[in-house]
Amino acid sequence: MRLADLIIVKLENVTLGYYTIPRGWKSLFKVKQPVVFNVNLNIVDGEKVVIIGESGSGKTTLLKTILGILPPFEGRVYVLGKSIYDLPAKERRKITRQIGYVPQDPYKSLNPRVKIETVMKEPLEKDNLTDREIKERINEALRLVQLHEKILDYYPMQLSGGMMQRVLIARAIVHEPEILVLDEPTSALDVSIQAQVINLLNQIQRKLELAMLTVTHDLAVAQYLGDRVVIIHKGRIVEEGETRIVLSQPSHEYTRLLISSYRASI
Ligand SMILES: Nc1ncnc2c1ncn2[C@@H]1O[C@H](COP(=O)(O)OP(=O)(O)OP(=O)(O)O)[C@@H](O)[C@H]1O
Repeated sequence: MRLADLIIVKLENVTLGYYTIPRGWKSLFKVKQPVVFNVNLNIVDGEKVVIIGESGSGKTTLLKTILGILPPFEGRVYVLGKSIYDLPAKERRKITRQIGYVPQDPYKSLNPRVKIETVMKEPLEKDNLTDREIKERINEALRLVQLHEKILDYYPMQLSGGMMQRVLIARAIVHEPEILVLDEPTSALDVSIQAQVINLLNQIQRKLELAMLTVTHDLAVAQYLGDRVVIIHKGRIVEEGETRIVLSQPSHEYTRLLISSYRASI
C-alpha cells in the first residue's frame, strides 16, 4: 500500500443524532432524533477534504462522531483503522488523540483565566515528555503559526481574534496529530484576517503532510482548503468530488443552488 492510501478516517453507513424529549412531553422519556443519515466517507493521509452545508445540515454533528464524543445510532466510525466505538473509552481516547481539533469560535474556546502557556501544554500532558521536549514542541508549533513565544505569558483576552485562532491551531498540532479537523475556521474572524488563516492552514498542511478535514458553509473556504468537497444537505451527502469539478460542474440541484446564492452574495 502507498502511504497516500492510508485511510485516516472512515465513516461506514453512519447515522447520527441526539436523544430528545418529544414536544409536549414533560417526562424524562427521550427518543432518538437522527440528523445525519447513512454517511460514507474516507479521508486518506495527506488529503484535504471540506464538508460544505448550510447551518443545521449536520456538519458539527459529523465532527463530534469523528472526535469520539458522539456514538452513531448506526454504522461504524474508524480512526486510523480502529472502529472507535467498539473500543473501551480509554482506548478510544488514545486513538482520537491523533486528531488535532480546532473548534468553531476562538472567542468562546479559550478560558479567559488560563494563560496561553497552559493552553499549549495541555495536549502534551499524556506524552511523557521532558520539560525541554515540551518547550521545543510548543516553540515549533508557535513557529508554524507565526506567533512569538512571548505570547505564552499572555491571557486570551490580550489577543486579537486572529491571534487566538493561531493559538488554537498551534494547540491542535502541538502533539503531532495525523489529521487536523477544523469547524468553520474563519467564520468568527474579520474578512481581512480570513485569507491569512487560510494561507497559514495550507502551509501547515503541506509542511506536516497532514490530512485535513474542514467543515464550513462558505464556498470560498472550500475552494482554498479542499482538494475534495462533500456537499451535505439536511444530513445527507448529496454530491462529492474534486473541488474544482464539483464547483464548476455541479451535478446536484442543491449544489447549484449553493453556488448561485454564493455568487449573488459577492
Ligand atoms: N445537542 C443537541 N441536541 C439535539 N439536537 C441537536 C444538538 N446539537 C445539534 N442538534 C440538531 O442537529 C442538527 C444538526 O446540527 P449541527 O450543529 O450538526 O449543524 P451544522 O451544520 O454544524 O450547523 P451550524 O453551522 O449552525 O453549527 C440541527 O437540527 C440541530 O438543531
